[in-house]
Amino acid sequence: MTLVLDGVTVAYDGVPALRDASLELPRGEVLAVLGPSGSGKSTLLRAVAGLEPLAAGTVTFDGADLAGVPVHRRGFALMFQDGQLFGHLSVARNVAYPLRLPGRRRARAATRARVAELLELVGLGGYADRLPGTLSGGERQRVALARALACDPRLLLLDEPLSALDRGLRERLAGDVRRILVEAGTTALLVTHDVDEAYAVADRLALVRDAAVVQSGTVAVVDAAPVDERAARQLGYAHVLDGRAVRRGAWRLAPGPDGLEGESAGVVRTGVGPRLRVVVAGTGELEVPLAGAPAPPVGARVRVVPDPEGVAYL
Ligand SMILES: Nc1ncnc2c1ncn2[C@@H]1O[C@H](COP(=O)(O)OP(=O)(O)OP(=O)(O)O)[C@@H](O)[C@H]1O
Repeated sequence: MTLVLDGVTVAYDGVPALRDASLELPRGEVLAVLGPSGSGKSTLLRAVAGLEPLAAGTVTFDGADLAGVPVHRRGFALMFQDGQLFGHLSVARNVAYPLRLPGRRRARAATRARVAELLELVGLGGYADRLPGTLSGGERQRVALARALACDPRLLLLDEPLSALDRGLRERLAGDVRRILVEAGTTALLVTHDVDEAYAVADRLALVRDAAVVQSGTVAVVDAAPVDERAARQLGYAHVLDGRAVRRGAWRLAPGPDGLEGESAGVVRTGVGPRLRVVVAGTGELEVPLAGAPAPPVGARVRVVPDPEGVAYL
C-alpha cells in the first residue's frame, strides 16, 4: 500500500471532526471518500495533505511516516471545487505555473512540451492561449486538473472537484477524470458527497459518516456488501429488506409464487424505459422495468423478485 491511514483522529478545539480513521490506497489507484456534508471528508483530506495536525494516529506514504513533513515537502498536489485558476494568466501559463516555481524550473522548451502534453491529456489541446474567464466551468476544472498533474504528484488530492458543475456535465466529466487519472498513472484521493461520481471515478471507496470511516475497500467489495443499512443507503441502494439492499428499479415480475406481493400502480416513463410502479405493504413503492412485457392493469396483484444484478447483501 502506498498511502496508509492508521487510527487518524483530527479535532478542532478539542472536538473530533475525524475519529480513528484507517484506510489504505495502493499506488496508481483512485480512492473516493464518500460521505454527507459535515461528515469529516475534507478533514480527512486535509490531514493527508498535512494541513491539519493529527490528534492521534499516523499517515504513512510508501512506508514513511509523514508526521512533521510539511505540506510542500509531501510531493502531493491539491485540487479544489473551484479550480482556483489565475484569471489574468492564459490556460498554458496556469498549467505551467507549478513548473516555474523555484526548485522545479526546467528548460523553456521542456515546460512548453509538458504543458502541451497535459492539455492534450485533459482534452484541451487548442486552448493554450485562452483566459480562464472565457472557459466553461467544466473546461476550467480540466485546466485545474492539468495544473495539479503538472509536477507528477506522488498523490493527487481532489476536494469535490466537480461539485460546482451541473449534473449532466458532472456525469460526463467524472468519466473523463477517471480516464485522465488512469492514463497519467496517478494515485489519487477524491472527496465527494455524490455516489455516482464516486462510482464513476474510483477503484476504491471509503464511506465516511459522523466523523468516522465506517467501511473501505475496492468498489466491487464495498458495493456488494455494505456494512449496514446506512452504508447501503449511502451507496445509493433504494430499498433495504431482509438483509438485502436493492437498487431502484432492480426488480422483475416474478414468474412463480416467489417474491413480494404488491399492487400495480401503473406505468411511469423513465430515462431508461417504462417501469411498472408496484406498491408493497411495509416496503413502499418499487419500480419494475417492463422490458417489453405488457403492463398489468392498475390495481392488479403482482409478485416481484429482486434482480440479482442490483442486490447487495449486508
Ligand atoms: N477549521 C475548523 N474549525 C472548527 N470546526 C471545523 C473546522 N473545519 C471543519 N470543522 C467541523 O468539522 C466537521 C467536519 O467538517 P468537514 O469539512 O471535514 O466535513 P465534510 O464532510 O467535508 O463536509 P462538506 O461536504 O460540507 O465539506 C464539521 O462539523 C465542521 O463544522
